[in-house]
Amino acid sequence: MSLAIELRAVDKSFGHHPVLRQLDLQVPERSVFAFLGNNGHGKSTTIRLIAGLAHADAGNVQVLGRDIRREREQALADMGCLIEAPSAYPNLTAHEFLSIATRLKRLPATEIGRVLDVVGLQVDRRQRIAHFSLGMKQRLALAFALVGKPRLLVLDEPTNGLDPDGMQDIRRLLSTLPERAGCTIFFSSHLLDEVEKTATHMAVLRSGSVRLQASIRDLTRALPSVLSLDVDAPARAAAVLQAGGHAAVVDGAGRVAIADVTREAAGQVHRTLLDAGLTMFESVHRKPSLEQWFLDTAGAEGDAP
Ligand SMILES: Nc1ncnc2c1ncn2[C@@H]1O[C@H](COP(=O)(O)OP(=O)(O)OP(=O)(O)O)[C@@H](O)[C@H]1O
Repeated sequence: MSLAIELRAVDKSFGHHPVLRQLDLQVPERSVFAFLGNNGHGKSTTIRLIAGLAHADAGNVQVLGRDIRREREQALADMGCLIEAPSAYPNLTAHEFLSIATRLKRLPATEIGRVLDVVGLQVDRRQRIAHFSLGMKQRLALAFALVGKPRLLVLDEPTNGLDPDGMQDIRRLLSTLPERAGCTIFFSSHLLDEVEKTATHMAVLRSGSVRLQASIRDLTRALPSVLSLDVDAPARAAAVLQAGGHAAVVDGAGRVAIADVTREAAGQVHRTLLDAGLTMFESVHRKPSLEQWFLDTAGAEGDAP
């Protein structure tokens, strides 16, 4: 697996205040990688190190196979960044604004049309930015970062300040960018729910270190499933199942819940209940959302995203 970003044992302090400690991060190429953490835990600092805007005190930061300290110019040539809140000149049209980027990068004007297409702003290209919604401004900022076909896009909280529609819009766009624009997306967020809907991979940052790093698919697969049963006599049903060796409990909703049940075991549970003469109204085999799982486990430590 080739990596778009790799951080190894990175330390960063401000004065006597350590912010990042032995931070390790591996971002696969062509992933939509969410960097998750509560405010103040070091997301922006990490992003600034990746963009070469600050340097680590110790450890190694590689971006697109290059040491960001020694080969910053070359790494940045293949990277688009959206780090501060986007500021576009309100009196310009989208097309005029993007022409700043194409001129700076000495690219033909056809590049403007390409990035407008990618972010879905083609029909609004002659509108003044002052008339854009926040979501449209954010899409325009993404278009600006996409000029020149970067292999990596680094975004600090790209949905911050957007309304739910704007958020959904940007999430949808981000999740399709690896395919449509051929790049890796690395974005920070403090919303686990957002990550589940958008990303292919995630890392959880807590107190300056990465606490968990995985593909969303692996994480979702590994989530413990629960069989939830609606029966006429929950307490008796739980007792019958416990006698049969199942870890059944009556949950807060008056349903019988059994953790970590395979498909085969679920069949056995149903038979046991019917054989005991109980009536079953509903049986649901479900996994918690990533957010729920995090709140139930890591979140119990008090600082879940
Ligand atoms: N230039 C700086 N000088 C001093 N302290 C800083 C500097 N930049 C960040 N910090 C401190 O480092 C810690 C981490 O900040 P950082 O901005 O990386 O967090 P974050 O996870 O991005 O949170 P937020 O979303 O609130 O910005 C904070 O305590 C912050 O005050």
